[in-house]
Amino acid sequence: MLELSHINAYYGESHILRNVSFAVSPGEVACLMGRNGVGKTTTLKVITGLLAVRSGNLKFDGADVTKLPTDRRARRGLAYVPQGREIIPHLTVRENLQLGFWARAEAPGRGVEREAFDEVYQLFPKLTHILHRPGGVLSGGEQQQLAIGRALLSCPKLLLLDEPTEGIQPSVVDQIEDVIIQFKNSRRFAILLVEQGLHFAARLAEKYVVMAKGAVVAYGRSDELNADMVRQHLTV
Ligand SMILES: Nc1ncnc2c1ncn2[C@@H]1O[C@H](COP(=O)(O)OP(=O)(O)OP(=O)(O)O)[C@@H](O)[C@H]1O
Repeated sequence: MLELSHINAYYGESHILRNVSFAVSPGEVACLMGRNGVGKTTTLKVITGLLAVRSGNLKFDGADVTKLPTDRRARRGLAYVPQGREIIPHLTVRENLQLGFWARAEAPGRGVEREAFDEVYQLFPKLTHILHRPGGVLSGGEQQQLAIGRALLSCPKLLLLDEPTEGIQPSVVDQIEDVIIQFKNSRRFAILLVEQGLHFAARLAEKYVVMAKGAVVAYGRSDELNADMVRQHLTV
């Protein structure tokens, strides 16, 4: 589904990603981990095309997308929920969700829209009470639910989630975890999740990728995460 091979990326002359390689299979949940500033968000930006690579190769859904612009990657089924959530503040909750639906690769058949929105409302019932509120006034937890709902409406093949539980109250954290578990069980799309907490990765992900100083330092199945590696590279 997604394959990064020997990716090197820079901000100006600062060499940030160093020879990053890893893969995510269809329907798989993978967790990208590491301490602050190691390059996790930069990796997601490279995958979405927001940051160009200096060298290396990126494949998505069987095609080489290394040079494809961000909007074309989105149309192919790449959905991104960034750390700042990027809700459009002056659009209502309903309108923000609509943007996700319009980003679909194929024109959906009749009846699909209603069904797709109902699914989001079932996952995040809170949204149904605030559909006409401007996105900019929502709490962090509401914005995160909206951002995930919007991404789901785009019918992704791969969902990128950047620290979806950061700065959110515990009850909403639980709800977001439950939703990710439901996504995982449905196997409708793959998920690449950035999380610093070990608990999240161990509980939700099948695969882990640990980064340090812009490079991948450990990569494997989550049930094989070992204590030494965790102590060395992660905040527990
Ligand atoms: N726009 C930018 N211009 C220059 N340097 C940047 C920019 N964005 C990030 N960096 C630097 O790139 C490095 C990697 O940052 P990145 O945001 O990818 O880390 P991260 O692992 O996602 O960290 P965090 O967990 O804090 O979000 C850091 O040293 C950061 O200071």
